[in-house]
Amino acid sequence: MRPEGRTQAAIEILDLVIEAARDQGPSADVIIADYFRARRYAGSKDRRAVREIVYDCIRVLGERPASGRAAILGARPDLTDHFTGVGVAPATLSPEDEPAAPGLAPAWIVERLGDAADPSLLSRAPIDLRVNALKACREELMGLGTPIHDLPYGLTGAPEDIAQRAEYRGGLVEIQDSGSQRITQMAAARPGMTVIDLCAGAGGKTLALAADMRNEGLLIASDSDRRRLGNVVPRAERAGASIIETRLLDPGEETGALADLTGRADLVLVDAPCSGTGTWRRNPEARWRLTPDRLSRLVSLQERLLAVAASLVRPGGALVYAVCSLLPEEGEAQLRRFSENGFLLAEKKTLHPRTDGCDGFFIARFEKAC
Ligand SMILES: C[S@@+](CC[C@H](N)C(=O)[O-])C[C@H]1O[C@@H](n2cnc3c(N)ncnc32)[C@H](O)[C@@H]1O
Repeated sequence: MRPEGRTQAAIEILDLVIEAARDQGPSADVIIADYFRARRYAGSKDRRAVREIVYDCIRVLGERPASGRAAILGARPDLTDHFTGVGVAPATLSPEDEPAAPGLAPAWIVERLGDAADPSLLSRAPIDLRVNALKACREELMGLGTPIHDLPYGLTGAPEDIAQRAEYRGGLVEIQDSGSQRITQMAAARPGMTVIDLCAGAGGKTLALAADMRNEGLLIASDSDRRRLGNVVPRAERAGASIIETRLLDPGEETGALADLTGRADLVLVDAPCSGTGTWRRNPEARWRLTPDRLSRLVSLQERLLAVAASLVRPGGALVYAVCSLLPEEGEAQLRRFSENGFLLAEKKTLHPRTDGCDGFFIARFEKAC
């Protein structure tokens, strides 16, 4: 592809990303993959170059831009020369072409983030690994990354092709941000426990819990998303985790599906659905998706899931709540509401890319009186 053709491809992809962000459609990664699947003539260098332009624009522009052209003009003015209208090049500039304004995020989100709003939220994230203690020890795998000093199974700076390596395919390591590893570290699951991972998704943290439990006890992975939960079984097989039982939940009917476990769990992890403001390093277009209305629906859902989780914990047991968000309404405010619930706050932590080198998280551990 000629450089002008690459710029036009980036404009077309950005148009799709902008539309998907407005309508809760697919992620930028999925859109880029689909775009090139339909254009096999584009070589790997073209794909890489176009992807870079697209992500440059997404990272630089805080507010959702009006169009792909506006995005390029605002974030990559060095490409304006390509707007010649010749062949595959973008159409020539017109008086209607208004460049999008650079910024960190939509103004209402920046305001709510307060001190947490800074450019590190959009920095490039390293690939972190969690060594699977069911199959390996960290010392054997030092070649894959640098040890993270206070995470006994953590490595950072893994190679880009890690998913193709034998160690990954054989389940010796999982790709997992070090912040996520700190959530299960705070959960402190132990062999023999009954543990519920209420919002297990595709099982990233479930697998870490199984390793901490040394495959002894009962570990329930539940979620309301059938597709995500469907990944847990094959992943568990690869990781050698044999104590996991999956349960698909009906939104609003969670308690019924878990009725046999009421008041019985030693530990319940609520890795709650959230705005994802802590994960912009990996999903920068997520900040174009969030609206005040969506945020308030998420806050209500988190509150409800916390109540479901509370009913499952046995006296003396623990509940760990985590969100990959730095917005106070999903963190401290939830904690204040929940503290009225007969649980005692044992520990809380805010992680920020600026200070902790991981995604942004809020994590709290509660303990139920005996
Ligand atoms: C932050 S993600 C969990 C990520 C997962 N724990 C991991 O480590 O990969 C939040 C999850 O909550 C799930 N969820 C949303 N509503 C739910 C509900 N009513 N009950 C259970 N899970 C729900 C979503 O499907 C999503 O998988």
